[in-house]
Amino acid sequence: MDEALDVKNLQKSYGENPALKGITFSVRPGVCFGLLGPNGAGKSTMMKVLTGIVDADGGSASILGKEMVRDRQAIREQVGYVPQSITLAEKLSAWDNLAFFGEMYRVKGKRLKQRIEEVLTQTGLLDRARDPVDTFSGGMKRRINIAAALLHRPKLLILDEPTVGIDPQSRNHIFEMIRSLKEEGVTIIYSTHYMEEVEALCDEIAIIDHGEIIAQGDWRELLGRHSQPAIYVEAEGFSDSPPLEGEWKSHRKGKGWIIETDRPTVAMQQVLEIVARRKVKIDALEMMHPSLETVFLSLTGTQLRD
Ligand SMILES: Nc1ncnc2c1ncn2[C@@H]1O[C@H](COP(=O)(O)OP(=O)(O)OP(=O)(O)O)[C@@H](O)[C@H]1O
Repeated sequence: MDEALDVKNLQKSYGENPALKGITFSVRPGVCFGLLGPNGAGKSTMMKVLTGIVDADGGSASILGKEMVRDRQAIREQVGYVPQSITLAEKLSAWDNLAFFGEMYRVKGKRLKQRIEEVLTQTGLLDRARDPVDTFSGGMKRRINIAAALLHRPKLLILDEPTVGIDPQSRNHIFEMIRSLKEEGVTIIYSTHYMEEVEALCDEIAIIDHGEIIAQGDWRELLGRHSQPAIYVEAEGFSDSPPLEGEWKSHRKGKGWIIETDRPTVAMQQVLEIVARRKVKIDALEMMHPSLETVFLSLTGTQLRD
């Protein structure tokens, strides 16, 4: 089968501000594809363009073999989209909200009833079906939003930062749902700024920053290719400048510094000597294991998040 998603040179600006600067990537059917990037990178804009909520200024995309603009209605029938903001009628029950979304997706009658029961079971909220949504936690509301996007059995599910601001129980539930949808063969596009989520869920990723894709592929390969070993140090008296200077490359992280090095033990030893000489307190000194955070740091010189 062709790619589930094939995006070519996609561009979108808001006035003078370019949000997507010619994005190209493709996604194979049946994978969970992570779109990883910091706030403002362009992830939501990308998803809105793919789902037809905003129009692109240039470029093209083929979604499940159909052309993004020309075949919009056919695409809508096969794609589920979970936006970042929760869009539910608070006074209505979970069931009634889903019935409303079902109509939108043209699921009707007996089939709608059956699908509502199924998606409520999938999201673990069947026992709350008749409760008004305003009695739900943020995480439960988010699960209903995901349930709504599944009513028409999409082949491609697009989720925009679905775990932001929700409780750990709902987060785990969402993870389990995504894993079982993937097992059923649904292709998933998952945007996040949490690298741990990408590592837990995704097969392949694209790292997006300032409207551009700066790396893509299997994330384990990216770790091998771009991750620079580093140490983290936090000590008194180093708020303005890093403990090691000169040949050492350092970046601020929280209250401390990340020092990139191929010789972590040598760097640690030197830090300890400096700290001992200055007689200051050391709060943290540790090796940083290769992660997508260090990949991002090595590619952009900045951190994914503080
Ligand atoms: N409706 C809009 N009008 C003007 N500028 C916008 C609009 N939506 C997004 N932008 C700008 O486009 C850029 C990309 O934003 P976008 O929301 O796509 O990023 P993101 O990676 O999804 O980040 P976040 O997680 O914060 O939503 C940002 O500079 C943002 O300020």
